[in-house]
Amino acid sequence: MGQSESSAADEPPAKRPCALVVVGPSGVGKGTLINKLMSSSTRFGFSCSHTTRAPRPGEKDGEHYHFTTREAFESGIERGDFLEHAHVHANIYGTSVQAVRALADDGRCCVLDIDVQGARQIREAGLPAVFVFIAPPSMEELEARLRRRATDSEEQIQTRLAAAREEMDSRGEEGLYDYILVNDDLDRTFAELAAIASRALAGESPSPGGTASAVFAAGGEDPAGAAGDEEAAGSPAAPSVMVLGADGPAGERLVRALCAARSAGRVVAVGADARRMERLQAEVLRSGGATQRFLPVVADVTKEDEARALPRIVADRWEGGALDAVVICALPAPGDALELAAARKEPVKGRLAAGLVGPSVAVAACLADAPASPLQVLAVTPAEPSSGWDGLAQAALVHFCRGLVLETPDRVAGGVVRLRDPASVEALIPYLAMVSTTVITSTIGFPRIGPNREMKKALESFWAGKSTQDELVQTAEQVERTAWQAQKDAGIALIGLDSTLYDQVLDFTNYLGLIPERFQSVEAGLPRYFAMARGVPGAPALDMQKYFDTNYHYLVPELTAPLSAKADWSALLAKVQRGQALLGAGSAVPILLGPVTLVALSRLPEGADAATLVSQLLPAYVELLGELKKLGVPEVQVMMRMLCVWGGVFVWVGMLVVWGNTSFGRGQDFILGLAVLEHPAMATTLLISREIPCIKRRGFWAIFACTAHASKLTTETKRCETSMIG
Ligand SMILES: Nc1ncnc2c1ncn2[C@@H]1O[C@H](COP(=O)(O)OP(=O)(O)OP(=O)(O)O)[C@@H](O)[C@H]1O
Ligand SMILES: Nc1nc2c(ncn2[C@@H]2O[C@H](COP(=O)(O)O)[C@@H](O)[C@H]2O)c(=O)[nH]1
Repeated sequence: MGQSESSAADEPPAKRPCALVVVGPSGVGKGTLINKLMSSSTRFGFSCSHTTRAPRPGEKDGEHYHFTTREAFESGIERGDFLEHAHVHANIYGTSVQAVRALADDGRCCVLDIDVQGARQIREAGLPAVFVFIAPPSMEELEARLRRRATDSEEQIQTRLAAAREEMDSRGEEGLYDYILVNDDLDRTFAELAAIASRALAGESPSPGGTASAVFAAGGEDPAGAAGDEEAAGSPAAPSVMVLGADGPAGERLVRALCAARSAGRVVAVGADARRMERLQAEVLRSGGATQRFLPVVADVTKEDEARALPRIVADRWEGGALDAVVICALPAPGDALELAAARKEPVKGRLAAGLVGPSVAVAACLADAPASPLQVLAVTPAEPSSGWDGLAQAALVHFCRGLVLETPDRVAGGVVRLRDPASVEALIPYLAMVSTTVITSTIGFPRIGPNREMKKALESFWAGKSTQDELVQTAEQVERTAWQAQKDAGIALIGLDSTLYDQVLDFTNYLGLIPERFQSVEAGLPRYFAMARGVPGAPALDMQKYFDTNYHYLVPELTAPLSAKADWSALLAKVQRGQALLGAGSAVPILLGPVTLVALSRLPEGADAATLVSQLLPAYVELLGELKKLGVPEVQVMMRMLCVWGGVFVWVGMLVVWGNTSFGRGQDFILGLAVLEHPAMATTLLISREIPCIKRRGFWAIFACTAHASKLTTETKRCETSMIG
């Protein structure tokens, strides 16, 4: 895609070349890339650094490094011989003024292979230079490269890996790097570096924007898993949108508005016109737009290979970052026609291709790249149908979009949006923010008895006095681990922490301290828990009742009015921590029995008001959510039985779950609840229905949960999740 390094390298430069500063963790491939660059043209000259480290086999003094002693190095620093120097991996490295000056005097582009600290110093020194950070595709691959290189001891490898994480973090440093490249494929990365180097050679001061396929501006996000600035990177659940035709009037506006909108996610802007794309990127940067979530790509999607490369370019920037929506703004607006005709030798073919062929290939590539993900495809066309070839392309685009949706209804949604003028494209922003096509696998439950009914056997043995409390707890935690691990191994992203010793309603009765008087003299902990479940002399067990319309029976809480509850969530929080330890904090999702459901399932005292009882439970739930937030849970599943608006704490959001032709109007067949606590970002809608055709067929129950984030509830529904439980 648009490589121009060879021509730039062969022609005499008009201006003095800038230096090229190459930074990146040890082992990422800087040296390998720089060697290739050196062999590509004699106009590049390597700045031979000084170092106190010992030469590796094959390294030559004065070629790879000036190998020197610590004393000599330190005297050189005192004399001011060094443009920059740094302590790296327990040695001193530095770039001498002399090395850079000699190459500059020679009219060559001076290439520096230095660490992050050195790069900062060179920036501060104001040396005209282009700064490129080379990132590995993953930290595992970085380690593998260091090992394969076989030049460092185990201790040195560990030192280099420890430093690598810090160096990776430097990618987010404002104003440090002009480009970030991911060196996954050596040839492609070299082509990208060469394209950048040709600019440095031509003395072009770094302007944001790329010329080649995966060249993108600084601010890259996390190919190796380092944490980025969350706000700048957009909420992970916010949809990723690719705008085709970002170099046209509507596309430009849409990209600018998406980058400015806090509700939007990642924005991939694709356009063929490099100048307009550079201008667009400069505008986004100037306006403080979230560069962490912005990826400009100069590509001509009418060229099949460039269109097909798009998903890979996105994946290079954001590992696993599937697109949620593609907006095609490629169709020329009336004002563009002249420009387009002037720019293309074959305007008719060109217009059709720009309007239709390119986007369709690009969309097909995005669909093929992420076969499991749905995609919203919106085509933006002028409101007034054009005449001639533009009109034809427009009509074809409409048919293309319709066809796409009809042919792949389970993958593609969307349609054609007719705009009166390019400015009105901004009206799409709230819609795009709501695109909830990122299906994240999640579970809300798992058989709790154990693969071989271990829990049943352990309980019976404990009750019969044949095993101890510790043995029972050990078995329960083993069953719990097996269930969670099975879900983890199945690749589930969000795993509901569904486990209990006996009954989850009884668990919440206990967490909340809703202990009926007749059990209060029983020893707290498991003795009291099982006394409530099975009864003890003088204190009959709680009643058992069907859990909604399942075959499961729960123990009915007995409430008093007013509630004399004193919550103790420590057992639940310990379970969450066990889940986090096994699954990772980002995957472990606590499941709560909501206060409304709990009251609805309980036996209430005569004449008690359920609403009052719920409001008395709320402080304990608010406290719990605060604790869960501190633990960093990604979300909370709350089992709610009904819609509720309560004391300003719960907010009704409005939610519809539709499955085929199944209506909700089945009385007791469904439970629909959606409630949101104001401060934690959480909402859950549950629909349980035996009427859903696929459930009937499989004999499963299904629960469809739609999760929203409280902070932006009015406009956004973040994610749709479909989970099945057996
Ligand atoms: N894209 C790539 N894929 C696989 N291996 C690569 C790739 N690029 C470089 N390598 C290999 O990785 C190893 C490390 O590369 P190199 O020595 O160039 O890293 P470096 O960044 O210069 O390290 P240092 O900073 O320690 O000098 C080498 O064995 C090289 O051949
Ligand atoms: N600040 C500087 N860092 C330098 C310089 N020369 C090399 N380096 C960096 O050191 C590490 C380790 O290099 P190695 O050759 O021992 O593997 C690597 O990140 C280099 O980029 C320099 O002059 N200044």
